[in-house]
Amino acid sequence: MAATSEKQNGSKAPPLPSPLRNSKFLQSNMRILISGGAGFIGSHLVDKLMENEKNEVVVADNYFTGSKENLKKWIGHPRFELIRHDVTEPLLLEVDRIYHLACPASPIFYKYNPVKTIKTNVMGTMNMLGLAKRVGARILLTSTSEVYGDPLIHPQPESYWGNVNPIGVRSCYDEGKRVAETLMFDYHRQHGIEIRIARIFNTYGPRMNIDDGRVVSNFIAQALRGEALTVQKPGTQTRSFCYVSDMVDGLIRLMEGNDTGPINIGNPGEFTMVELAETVKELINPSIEIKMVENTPDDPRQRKPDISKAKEVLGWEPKVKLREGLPLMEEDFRLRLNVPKN
Ligand SMILES: NC(=O)c1ccc[n+]([C@@H]2O[C@H](COP(=O)([O-])OP(=O)(O)OC[C@H]3O[C@@H](n4cnc5c(N)ncnc54)[C@H](O)[C@@H]3O)[C@@H](O)[C@H]2O)c1
Ligand SMILES: O=C(O)[C@H]1O[C@H](OP(=O)(O)OP(=O)(O)OC[C@H]2O[C@@H](n3ccc(=O)[nH]c3=O)[C@H](O)[C@@H]2O)[C@H](O)[C@@H](O)[C@@H]1O
Repeated sequence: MAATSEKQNGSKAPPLPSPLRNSKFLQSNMRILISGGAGFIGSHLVDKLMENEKNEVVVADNYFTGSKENLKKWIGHPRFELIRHDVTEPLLLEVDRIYHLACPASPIFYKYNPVKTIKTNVMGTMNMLGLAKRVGARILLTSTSEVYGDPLIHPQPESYWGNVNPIGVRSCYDEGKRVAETLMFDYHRQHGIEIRIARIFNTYGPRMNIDDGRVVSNFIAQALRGEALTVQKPGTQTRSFCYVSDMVDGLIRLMEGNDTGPINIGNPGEFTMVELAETVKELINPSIEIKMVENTPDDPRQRKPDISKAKEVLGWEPKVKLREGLPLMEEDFRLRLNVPKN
């Protein structure tokens, strides 16, 4: 057609569109950025979002606690892109959705360089919000149950304002996330940005760093290496553990729903650390010891999400029980530690 009109009126026809225009990878109708997508939760979120052929996924990560290994099956895929990027620096991209996960999550890593942790939470969140504002993207922040600090209300509903030490060794993380939540709401009220806030409670599953320092990964690695399980004193402190596939499902529902949050996403099944150690011992290695070791300051004494809001607003509740999730994680740790099952 273009060639014919060129012949008829002598003018030059516009260039033909690229022949790739109609190929599958240019038909995506949702470009999604995941900051921190090379980490534990982020890489599972990538897997889930990539299942939808209409999604194009971009990961930005500085690999502080994450790794390319977690994303290796997607590297080279036409709908996937991986960028080495530190969120404390601005990022220019065109996207429709931003899942903002970038932040070290294990206490040993976030305490390792606390100034960097708070910069990641404050400057990183501002940069992601700036990006959302420039391109009109919807942004979801993965906040934490640590915004409730050492909670005086149990279980914790979203309306609870928390009991947080502003100057303690955990503050770079928990106060950092509180400021990140504040920034989200200020950008929402002042600039009309579409925001979503998830308050995530302890999540576990395959691909956690083996020497991550968090309790479930520590206990499973110790049980497989035949080392004593290190329960930090007093051992009566509680946590509620959510399997990662449930978490990813909750995050996507929150992003695609209509409520800004904050919404607690977690599994309300509550265990003391001694109970967790006993369960790991029973399921993985009944011959190992459990030993009590010193704890670190400001360790929350109890934690359990009230998930009424997630049930009502997102129609979400976790499906995987701790006793079902632990063996799935054990399988992954056995492969990576090269400890076959007898
Ligand atoms: N796993 C949990 O139990 C849990 C609980 C509450 C909240 N969260 C939140 O969920 C998110 C993901 O946690 P996770 O368990 O997957 O942790 P993770 O440490 O495995 O993943 C964090 C990712 O962020 C990246 N990152 C860190 N700082 C960065 C920076 N400045 N720039 C770019 N990338 C950076 C890391 O390299 C890593 O890939 C975090 O925001 C965390 O605070 C997790
Ligand atoms: O879910 C959350 O909101 C937060 O939970 C965790 O923080 P924490 O609960 O302190 O996680 P762990 O380091 O796994 O500790 C859990 C409990 O296990 C205990 N623990 C830890 C490690 C260990 O070897 N033994 C042990 O008894 C700790 O004292 C603590 O009481 C995450 O690491 C944070 O990223 C997250 O934001």
